[in-house]
Amino acid sequence: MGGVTGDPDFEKGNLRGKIKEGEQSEMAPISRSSSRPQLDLSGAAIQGNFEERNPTIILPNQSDDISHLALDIGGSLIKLVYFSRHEDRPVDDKRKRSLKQRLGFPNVNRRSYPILGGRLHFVKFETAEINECLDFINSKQLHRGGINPRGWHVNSSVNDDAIIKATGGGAYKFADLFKERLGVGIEKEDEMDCLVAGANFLLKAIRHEAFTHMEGQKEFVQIDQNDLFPYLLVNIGSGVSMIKVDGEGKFQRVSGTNVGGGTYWGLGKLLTKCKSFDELLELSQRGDNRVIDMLVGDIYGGMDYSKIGLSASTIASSFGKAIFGNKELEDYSPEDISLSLLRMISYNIGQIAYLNALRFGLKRIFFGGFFIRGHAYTMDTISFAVQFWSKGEAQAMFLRHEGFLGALGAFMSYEKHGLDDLMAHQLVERFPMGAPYVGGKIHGPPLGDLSEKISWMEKFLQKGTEILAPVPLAPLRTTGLGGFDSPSSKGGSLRSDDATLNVGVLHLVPTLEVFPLLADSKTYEPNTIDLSDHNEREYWLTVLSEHLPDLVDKAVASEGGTEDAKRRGDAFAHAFSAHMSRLMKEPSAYGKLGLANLFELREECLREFQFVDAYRTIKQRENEASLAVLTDLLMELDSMDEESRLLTLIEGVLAANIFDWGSRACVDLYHKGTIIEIYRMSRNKMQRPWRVDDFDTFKERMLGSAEKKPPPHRRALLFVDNSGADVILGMLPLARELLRRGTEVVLVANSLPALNDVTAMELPEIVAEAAKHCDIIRKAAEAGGLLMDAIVNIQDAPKEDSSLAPLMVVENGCGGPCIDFRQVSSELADAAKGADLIILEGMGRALHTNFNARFKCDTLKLAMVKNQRLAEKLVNGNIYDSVCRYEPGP
Ligand SMILES: CC(C)(COP(=O)(O)O)[C@@H](O)C(=O)NCCC(=O)O
Ligand SMILES: [Mn+2]
Repeated sequence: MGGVTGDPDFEKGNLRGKIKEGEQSEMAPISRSSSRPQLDLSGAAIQGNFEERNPTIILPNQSDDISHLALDIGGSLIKLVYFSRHEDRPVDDKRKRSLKQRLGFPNVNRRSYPILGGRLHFVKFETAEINECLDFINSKQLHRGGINPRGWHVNSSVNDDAIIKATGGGAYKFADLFKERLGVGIEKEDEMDCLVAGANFLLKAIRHEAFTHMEGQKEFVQIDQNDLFPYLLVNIGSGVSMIKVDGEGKFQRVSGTNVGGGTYWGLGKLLTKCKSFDELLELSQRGDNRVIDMLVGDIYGGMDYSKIGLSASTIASSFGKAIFGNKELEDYSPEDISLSLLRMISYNIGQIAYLNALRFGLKRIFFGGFFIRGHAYTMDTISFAVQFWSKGEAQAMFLRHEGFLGALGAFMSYEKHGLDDLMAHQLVERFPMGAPYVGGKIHGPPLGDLSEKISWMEKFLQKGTEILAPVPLAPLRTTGLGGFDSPSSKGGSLRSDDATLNVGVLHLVPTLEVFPLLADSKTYEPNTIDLSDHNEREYWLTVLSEHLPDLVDKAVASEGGTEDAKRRGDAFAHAFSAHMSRLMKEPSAYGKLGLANLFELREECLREFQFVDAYRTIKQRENEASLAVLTDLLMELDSMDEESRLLTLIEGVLAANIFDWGSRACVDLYHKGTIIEIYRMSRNKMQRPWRVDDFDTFKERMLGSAEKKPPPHRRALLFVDNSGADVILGMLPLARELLRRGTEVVLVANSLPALNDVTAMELPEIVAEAAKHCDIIRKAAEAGGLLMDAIVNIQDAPKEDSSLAPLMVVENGCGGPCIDFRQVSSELADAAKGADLIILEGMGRALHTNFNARFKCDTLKLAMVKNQRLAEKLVNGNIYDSVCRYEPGP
């Protein structure tokens, strides 16, 4: 990343942030037990230009994709779970270490083990096509990153005694085939053990895993990890097992029934001549069970039997109507038969499950197994039965990854893979690149490197209609065409196995934590707008869709506009459109959906196609223009009295928040003037009262009254937003004011680029440049270890004037324009511990998310509303209105 000025001295000054030759050891993570994969630093070299700020380090002897694999080989499907580690992001270790010392956390390497970061992938194949599965494993060399009984091996050759864990009948049936084709043995794991281990893992490690399903509505349930056991796990396969789970590895099969999925499929096949389970399920979509089932109303002349609480529409006897008249099988439609059968079996299972929960006093019942397959109607029927028999006391719950319980359990059964660590951390579900296209006739996302991904998108374009998952209406032919409308997919509310098993990739982000200053992390909901509302979802997806052409242009230009970049740009546009298309129809396809997730998805998709920073040039240009006028602004501020200065500073933040390349209206505005002209215009329009205006209360806390001067805040966390004027002319002068009053300031910025947001990596350069124009900033930045001279010998450095409040920078752990305070970087969590003031800036962080969030300390939310609809809905106002919301801590 280049400097902001082009000034050679300045550029030189920043060489200190680099990872230099001979410093490789700094990249080494904490020492790990030998049971974990080791980072092999031998032969490490820097790739490319030594002048780059954070060049990539190549570790030639390090297996690039340490992964391992477990399988559940069932009668119809093979489910495969594998783990791949993240590519390590270069870490500015020196700055981080100095920061931690300043924040008072001497154990500098705590939680910084990048190698443990990785992803859990979920893939399925049809058992009949087992060769495809073997090819997939082979192409990804998944069997080579496995372990042998003595621990990890990451060699390129396969050991004789290498094994992979598998469960399900096929683990026995296909063991020889695996040995023959891949040279690995299969270690069989008990199916029931795996099922329970898989369910426990999911319920503990993933936030939006369990959900209820009533009358077509899916609602996620927050499970308290400490209050999970005991529960009833009902696995509906061919037969049904009911398992009372009391803890890790502690369970008992308490009941079951021989009337299960096999019964539905077997009887259904005989009665309807259907060829497949999915076909049978699909038939039920269009059926009417009243034709065959005997209802209470049939017996009571159309009346309810209210005395015992039965409505006329209750099924009195499944298939009971067939007794009457002289209809033959052919006289009934396969659709009606299928539905009657489905209801008969689902009700029966729901009832037995509830009775068993009652018998053992279990509060929670989770249903899983191949019978359910995310089929909305099946889930509704089971839920209805549980609700009916429990008189509303109990609720049926389902698991998003239920198709992978066994495979996950087998995966968990590896002893020496450090999964205990994995469990201790958060798994964050992300949107897998292949997600919208996986399913139907194309199996699994065989997507590894970039070219694979691109050709997958291109293949999709050619074969578009053969893919059964929802896809954009019009095939996108040119770069950046938007659109997310869905064509007819596989019919109504039916979501078969194909869709359900098509779940997200779970990203393990070991450094993410709950923000300690959240008033109540259990009830915290980051998103302000509810995207489960159809209209809201349609509106925001349309907005994002309309942004797409412009974004693709920027992204392609940021990569030099090459042919390769254009190809990647096209692939990005298709992938993102397809995700939007799927989410329009199925909002909870990847877990609970909020606006923050949509914006983040867009950034994730860009990164998938290796667009590192689409707004790089724009950011640099705006930084330069803003730095050029910073001195004037600071002089103007310094000529004011305290009170007008504070007001001008807050006005300045609100006015400069107009520089937002994510807002359609603002981008249109930028064609009408220069950065400085727009900034001036925006500042001149800042008349109070603002739409939300708590300035007076904030001022009182800051300045007090003539009689009483309040103490300054100890430490302020300033969540900065956009590059250029926003951070340089808005937030930095506000930070300076706090510093000058003796408050420590931590600038909190994104870990990864998102739109034109400034990142934590870019901030030290900006601060260094600002420090040239301002002594307060310079001294504070030195004290905070932001200027390199101050970092070099931090331990030996003479103690500086202790009254001088430091200015620091931390990354927030995010790669989108919003912030979810349940997942922040450990650095930020550490910094938060001493903070008593939070300033959230910008629409993404203060309005779309966290507008209603409450914190344990004083909080100031500052943003300009740059969207008319949001302004109307949220603050009953208009576009370009300002929000200054101050909430004193308890
Ligand atoms: C992406 C954003 C949240 C960024 O806003 P910021 O946080 O920079 O103030 C915002 O630009 C936005 O909501 N844009 C979409 C709406 C629109 O184009 O009007
Ligand atoms: Mn922004």
